[in-house]
Amino acid sequence: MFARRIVVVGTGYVGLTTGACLASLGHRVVCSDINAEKVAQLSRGEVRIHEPGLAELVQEGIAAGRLEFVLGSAGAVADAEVVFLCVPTPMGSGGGADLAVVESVAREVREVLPAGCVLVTKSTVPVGTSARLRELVGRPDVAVVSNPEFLREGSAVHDFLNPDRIVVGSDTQDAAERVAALYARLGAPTVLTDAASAEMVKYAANCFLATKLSYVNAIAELCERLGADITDVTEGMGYDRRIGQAFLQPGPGWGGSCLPKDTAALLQVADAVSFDFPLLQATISSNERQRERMVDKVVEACGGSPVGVRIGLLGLTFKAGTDDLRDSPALEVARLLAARGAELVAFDPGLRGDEAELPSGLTLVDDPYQAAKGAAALVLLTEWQEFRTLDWTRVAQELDGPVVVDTRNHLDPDVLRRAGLSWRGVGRTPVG
Ligand SMILES: NC(=O)c1ccc[n+]([C@@H]2O[C@H](COP(=O)([O-])OP(=O)(O)OC[C@H]3O[C@@H](n4cnc5c(N)ncnc54)[C@H](O)[C@@H]3O)[C@@H](O)[C@H]2O)c1
Ligand SMILES: O=c1ccn([C@@H]2O[C@H](COP(=O)(O)OP(=O)(O)O[C@H]3O[C@H](CO)[C@@H](O)[C@H](O)[C@H]3O)[C@@H](O)[C@H]2O)c(=O)[nH]1
Repeated sequence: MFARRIVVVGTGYVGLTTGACLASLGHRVVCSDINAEKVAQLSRGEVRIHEPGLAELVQEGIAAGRLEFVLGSAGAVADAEVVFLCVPTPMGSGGGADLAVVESVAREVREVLPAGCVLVTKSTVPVGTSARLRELVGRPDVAVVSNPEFLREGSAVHDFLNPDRIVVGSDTQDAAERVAALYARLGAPTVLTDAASAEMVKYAANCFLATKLSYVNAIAELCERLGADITDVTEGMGYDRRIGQAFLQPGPGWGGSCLPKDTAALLQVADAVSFDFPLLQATISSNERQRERMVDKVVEACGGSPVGVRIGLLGLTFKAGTDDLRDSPALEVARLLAARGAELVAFDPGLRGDEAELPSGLTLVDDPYQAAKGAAALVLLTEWQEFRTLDWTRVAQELDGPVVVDTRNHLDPDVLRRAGLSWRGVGRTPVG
């Protein structure tokens, strides 16, 4: 496999990981972005997102002369063999994927793409987008390929370099094979298909994961009502290889930059072809209910009313191991509590304190004990490993009430009980 001249458009979680990892596989990569400050930082090897191993790969790529960062895409693509679009496709009004950025980049580069170049959508885009881009680009000498990305935030580099599979779809077989060849060294199973099917794989996978989680959260609620223990139930389910242990952890609802927008987008796509999809609709509405259910648990722990009550929060990001607050269930629970009049004090080890998205009525503090100080209840919302090993006797001394609501079943109830605290989890019998 010869090194390819690759351009990656967009240097977010997906684009930067893609660029740095492809450079580490030996390709020559130029990453472009419209954010001048980001381009300047990345050119100096400074990575501002929390992704293990990413800064090192970026610095190695720059030092080896295989990775560079530029402002704007038109200049970058002039001698590209493959151009990856890794730009945002956020939820638009009405729930569908907003393709404005994808299309604007396609317009920006269409006249300068060299003949024989392949334009690849790595952004998550609805079925039909490749066909639409082919028309928009209007160049018979430029192929369009769908190559959805499946990495998770917090383990982006690991996931990219150790993928469960590579999916490449195009109505131009030769172009699909050229894109698949870029990943040859990874030795992953590769699904070569048409563009529509590749686009569909991404939504089908994310919506399946979301449905699995909504199902588990519903079973957890049922366990609570029937006196069963969700931890034992999911362990018993997960040994069945057809089910598997992954994605069986109940929580405050699923969130993040992908599952919420992708479930909404598939629902909209289904609607557009008059396909009634009550299963996916229920997956989404159960998730909204799950967040409200967590709020009810917290309110109960505070004695029935949160008005003017100080509540400590542990974790705000949408899961542990990331600094991303996009569509975070923790943040939504915080917003709902603030709207009901609670005074919130939160600690999250992944946040720097300059985040714009924090709800009003919430104060971010520098350590977990400050979050507990004077609070009527403490609520764990994100499963950061370090929360397990807090000095729970000290936490109990700081708190003004005895209850810890653990929305992730992350803590050891016996440790809390020994510290004189009461533990309230999800789908499990309360302790203390
Ligand atoms: N975050 C994930 O875990 C993940 C995983 C798989 C797929 N995806 C999909 O990948 C796509 C990108 O997601 P992300 O999380 O990396 O987004 P992001 O918001 O982290 O990054 C997007 C980047 O694109 C840049 N950008 C915006 N407009 C641009 C333009 N016109 N030209 C050049 N650059 C531009 C932004 O400045 C930003 O750096 C989305 O479609 C998302 O659904 C995300
Ligand atoms: O057992 C579990 C697993 C996850 N979650 C929650 O589910 C959400 C999503 O988690 P995860 O899938 O790990 O996060 P992402 O990094 O958003 O990754 C998802 O979305 C990406 C963007 O499309 C895809 O590439 C990944 O394959 C897909 O897992 C988070 O709120 C998690 O806390 C649970 O509550 N219980």
